[in-house]
Amino acid sequence: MARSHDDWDESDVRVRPNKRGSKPRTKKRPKHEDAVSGRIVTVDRGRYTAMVDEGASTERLVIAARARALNRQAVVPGDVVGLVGDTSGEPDTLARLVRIEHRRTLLRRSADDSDPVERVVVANADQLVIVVAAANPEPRTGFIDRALVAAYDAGIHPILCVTKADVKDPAELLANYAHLDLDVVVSRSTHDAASGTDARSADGESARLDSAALAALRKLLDGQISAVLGHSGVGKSTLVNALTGAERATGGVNAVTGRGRHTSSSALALRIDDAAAGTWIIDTPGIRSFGLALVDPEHILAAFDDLAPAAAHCPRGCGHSGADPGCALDAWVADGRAGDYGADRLSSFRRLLGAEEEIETKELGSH
Ligand SMILES: Nc1nc2c(ncn2[C@@H]2O[C@H](COP(=O)(O)OP(=O)(O)OP(=O)(O)O)[C@@H](O)[C@H]2O)c(=O)[nH]1
Ligand SMILES: [Zn+2]
Repeated sequence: MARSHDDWDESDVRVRPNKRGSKPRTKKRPKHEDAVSGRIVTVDRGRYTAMVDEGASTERLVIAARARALNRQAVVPGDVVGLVGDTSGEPDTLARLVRIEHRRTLLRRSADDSDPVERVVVANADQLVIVVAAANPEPRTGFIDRALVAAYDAGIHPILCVTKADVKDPAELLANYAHLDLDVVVSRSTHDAASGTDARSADGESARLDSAALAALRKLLDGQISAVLGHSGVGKSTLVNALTGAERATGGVNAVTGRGRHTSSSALALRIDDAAAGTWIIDTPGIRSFGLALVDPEHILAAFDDLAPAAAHCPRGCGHSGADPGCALDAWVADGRAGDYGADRLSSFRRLLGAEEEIETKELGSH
């Protein structure tokens, strides 16, 4: 479980309907029992766009304003919310967003110079797709490690997607991640007319992506809510557009929001063409780094199920780093209890633990 789940849920408690559907014991029924449930797809200037009745014939987008009772609580793409008032989704109607349902996971971005507040950016993601290019721009292991830490800490399954394998073989990069629990997809462009899929970047540049790689990624995304993260120029929008057919920033009308050019830097939830209901890609133009200040080593360790049991033998409050006296992980691995790759797994784990101190400039091949 992520450390942060409950931070945003206190005010939910009063208004959340009884989960099991049984009658409330007291007369104090939750407010807004009649609220309609929706999934937030985007947030723009105080207007919240939610999809209601996803997958049903009554599926519609409803635009809502936030009820005052929510105070300043952030509402972000991926959130499941309760809506009251006019939820018809007809033009020029405005519903009222009255509650945020419990969040299974939360991704936040760090504070930075232009914005001193750490902000929630995506709720309820099952997966985090970390997109890096094999080259041009050079991949940064520090960035990947930090993203992995953020994912493991939040209880979100990471997927490493390496693009531009046609430019450079990513084997050296991937060796760093061989002993971690993550899925890897390698994407490339191709000149082969038969095995490629045409896609455009946000700037309208064309690329022909290898269809087999796209299919592999698509398979991993099916039925899941996946946040997608990547630095500028790595080919993220080309990939997302190939999967969603979206014309996010090409001046066309967006397939999901029904509006023109999506100008806000808020995250945007998009659907994959013909995917099962419940499949969402949440693009995150706003995230460049994560807040790792409060990462709990136990959450990271939990992602290493072969190492995690050793913690029972650690001293109280052990930080599990190489510098923690009496950390039981070393002996656990030395005794072969974490399998043949135990030592590699332990060093990967400890590298991630140190990721928060790492400066994001370590480029592959330059160390
Ligand atoms: N060689 C090669 N080029 C690619 C590949 N994927 C994308 N590109 C190109 O890389 C450039 C950047 O791609 P974008 O999709 O705009 O990258 P982005 O990560 O969305 O970048 P921003 O839009 O700045 O956030 C474009 O010219 C693409 O056509 C690939 O697999 N191989
Ligand atoms: Zn320990």
